[in-house]
Amino acid sequence: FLEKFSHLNPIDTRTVLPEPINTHVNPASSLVMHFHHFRRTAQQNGTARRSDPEGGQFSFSAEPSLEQIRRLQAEFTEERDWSQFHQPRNLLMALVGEVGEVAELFQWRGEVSEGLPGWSDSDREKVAQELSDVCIYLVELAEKCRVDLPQAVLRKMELNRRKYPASKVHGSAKKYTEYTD
Ligand SMILES: Nc1ccn([C@H]2C[C@H](O)[C@@H](COP(=O)(O)OP(=O)(O)OP(=O)(O)O)O2)c(=O)n1
Repeated sequence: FLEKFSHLNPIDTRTVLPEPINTHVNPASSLVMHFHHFRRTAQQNGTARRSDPEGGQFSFSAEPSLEQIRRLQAEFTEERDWSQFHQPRNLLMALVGEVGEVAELFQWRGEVSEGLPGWSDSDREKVAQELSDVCIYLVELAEKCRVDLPQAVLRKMELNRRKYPASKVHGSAKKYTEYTD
């Protein structure tokens, strides 16, 4: 994926896509092109994984990146003149609502193991859809809060590593405030 765009300046995230998606409405939408490209790639990558959904091996597709998701959603909202509704607080409400929808899929099931063994394809697809809604709103909320989410995640993980040194907390789920030394 990176090689494909190696002629572009790797520091400028706006150049990740071959044609930048503009914030204004674009009738011959490059979004559609990228959307189908992403979907195709996801389907190809997904086939191998879906053959054993409960198996141990799993990884995400490399694309779309969070920046690409941000742009796809920006174009989706621009095309519908919905930006007027997508202020930070509204996005937060929408995000929390979608988290609730994920919770609804798990409620009354008792403990669920990794890989969701025994779940139907239709229920698995519902989980994928609701988690996607969460992701879409989270990315847009981060954008509206001017949080560069991928970099913020790296910074936060470094903080987490320092707060919970592996040597100290190995095998324990205690909160950092519970350690006495
Ligand atoms: N004002 C809106 C409405 C929808 N969406 C997008 C982002 C979410 O990915 C998805 C949410 O759509 P719905 O509110 O229809 O919620 P669901 O898809 O979860 O439908 P339902 O609530 O029927 O399960 O659509 C958006 O960006 N802005």
